[in-house]
Amino acid sequence: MNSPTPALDLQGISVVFTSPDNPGQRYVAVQEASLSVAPGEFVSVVGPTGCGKSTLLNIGAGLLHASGGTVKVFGEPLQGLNRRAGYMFQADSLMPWKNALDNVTAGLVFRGVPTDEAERQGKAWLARVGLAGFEDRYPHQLSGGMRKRVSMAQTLIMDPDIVFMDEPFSALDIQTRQLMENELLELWAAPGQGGHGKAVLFITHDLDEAIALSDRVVVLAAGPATRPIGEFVIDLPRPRDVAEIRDNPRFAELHAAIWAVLRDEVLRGYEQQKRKAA
Ligand SMILES: Nc1ncnc2c1ncn2[C@@H]1O[C@H](COP(=O)(O)OP(=O)(O)OP(=O)(O)O)[C@@H](O)[C@H]1O
Repeated sequence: MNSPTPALDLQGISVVFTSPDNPGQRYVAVQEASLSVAPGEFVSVVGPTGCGKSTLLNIGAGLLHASGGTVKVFGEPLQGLNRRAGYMFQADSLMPWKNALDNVTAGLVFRGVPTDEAERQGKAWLARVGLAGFEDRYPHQLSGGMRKRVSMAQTLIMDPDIVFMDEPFSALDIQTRQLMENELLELWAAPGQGGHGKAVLFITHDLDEAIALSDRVVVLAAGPATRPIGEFVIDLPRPRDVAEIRDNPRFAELHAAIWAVLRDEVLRGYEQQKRKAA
């Protein structure tokens, strides 16, 4: 059987940054990196700090142009912004002057959906993320976890085929974080609720989080010139509870196998950061 056309296909990607103060100074952040995500697949990318995780995500999102290589989205070369994708970043993307409902519906309204239809969908999405009754609250009146729920609704209401997530939960306390991770998995798996069939590219520093959530974990080398150096299929059963799945003996095996590759890169990355700082 032929494998389906990938939702996202990065082939031979290289990214070279030039210093704005000194155009002769070049930094090869990514070199010959290939990575693809199938429709409906949940892929996490882990790697040492500063290795180029966000850079690769920005390439896939069309926010950054690669110096070399090709980017295809459902088989089509990517031009400009990736319009099949939604985003969730570490920092809140909420507009402080809009209440929760208006934040959630902003994308639909911008797309031209009539206000009452946008509000109907927005209320349904707020209820789906556990925030029924909070429609009128402004971001500063919500906890960190609630703001993340609003962000999640804001992203998924647009029904993207690909979701890019760059450490979306790293600022949360551990309990809230696990709740949010479980909610994300539920939404991702739920047919007809905006989650079914979505490809996810998830970036994290946290190997436990990557294993608990993903179908596949990709390890990037320490920079400069990062590229994937390991790929692991996470054959843990679904549905998963991210806290309970850690007790599965297979979780420990996968963790050990991935850490064996990641550990040296983390040490290398750490040494480079120290040299940069010296
Ligand atoms: N616009 C830019 N100009 C110059 N260098 C950049 C630029 N953006 C990123 N870099 C460099 O490219 C490398 C990769 O950065 P990137 O943010 O992708 O890493 P990361 O793995 O996501 O980092 P972290 O784990 O800290 O979030 C870093 O060394 C960074 O300093």
